[in-house]
Amino acid sequence: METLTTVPLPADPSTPAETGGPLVLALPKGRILSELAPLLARAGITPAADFADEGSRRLRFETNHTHLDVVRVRSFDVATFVAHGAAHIGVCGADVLMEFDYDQIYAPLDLGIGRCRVSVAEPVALAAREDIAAWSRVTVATKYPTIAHRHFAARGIQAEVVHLNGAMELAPSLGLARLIVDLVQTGSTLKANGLVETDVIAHISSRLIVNRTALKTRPEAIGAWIARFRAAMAEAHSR
Ligand SMILES: Nc1ncnc2c1ncn2[C@@H]1O[C@H](COP(=O)(O)OP(=O)(O)OP(=O)(O)O)[C@@H](O)[C@H]1O
Ligand SMILES: O=P(O)(O)OC[C@H]1O[C@H](OP(=O)(O)OP(=O)(O)O)[C@H](O)[C@@H]1O
Repeated sequence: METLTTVPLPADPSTPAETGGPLVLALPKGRILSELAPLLARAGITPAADFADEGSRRLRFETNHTHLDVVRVRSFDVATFVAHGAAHIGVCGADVLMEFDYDQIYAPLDLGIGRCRVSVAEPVALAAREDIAAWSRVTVATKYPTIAHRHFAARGIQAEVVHLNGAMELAPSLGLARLIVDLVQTGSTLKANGLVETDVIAHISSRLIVNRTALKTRPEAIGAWIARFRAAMAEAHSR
């Protein structure tokens, strides 16, 4: 098994301008970040002290490696930064990758954190009364319009999507949409809002992602970080 000690880090470039400057690792705020913290530590990445301070207004942080900076952005935006090459590496949920399907993103590693599923849910009473498979159209509240459209289209149902950024669970009871497509983990949010999960669209976990062009132009540095994360994962599983 590969261990951290056998995975050499890329040498610190003495002339960063020649290599394009420090690599930028984009990390999501919120729940993934708290699960990711031990993995970052095992990969040997220590961001500047105020990175962990939710009150800090700084968005870009140095790390203990002069050739690696981290930026803290919204989960959906991690993929956008990496797809456009503004960040070279990142961590985001497979739900975000499914929704945007960026061809510039390569996702070499499942980090096994942020486990949940993207599911269809509907009011308990509606589920008991009707089989939506017989419908030709449906209104759906979601922050995943592409996933929702694709899921229902494959079943011959035309989805009219109401795009929300949160609190999807309110939509059916307030008449905004019949169904929702959202993330489910324990199911407690659905239950607390009178909804039931009726279809699992995909199982989700967080991925290490890299920009394909950056991987071609800086293969040693980026390859070394992928190997480091892989070794950190293996080390975690061996405990
Ligand atoms: N309940 C959950 N259990 C496990 N993982 C989840 C859960 N909810 C979200 N995730 C994962 O974490 C990622 C970020 O979700 P989170 O709820 O932290 O951000 P958000 O509230 O959607 O983002 P923002 O605050 O930027 O709007 C999701 O894309 C998904 O991969
Ligand atoms: O099945 P559960 O364990 O209840 O988790 C599911 C909830 O988690 C996520 O919301 P989050 O807590 O991230 O809030 P937000 O989407 O409003 O930011 C998701 O959007 C669900 O609402």
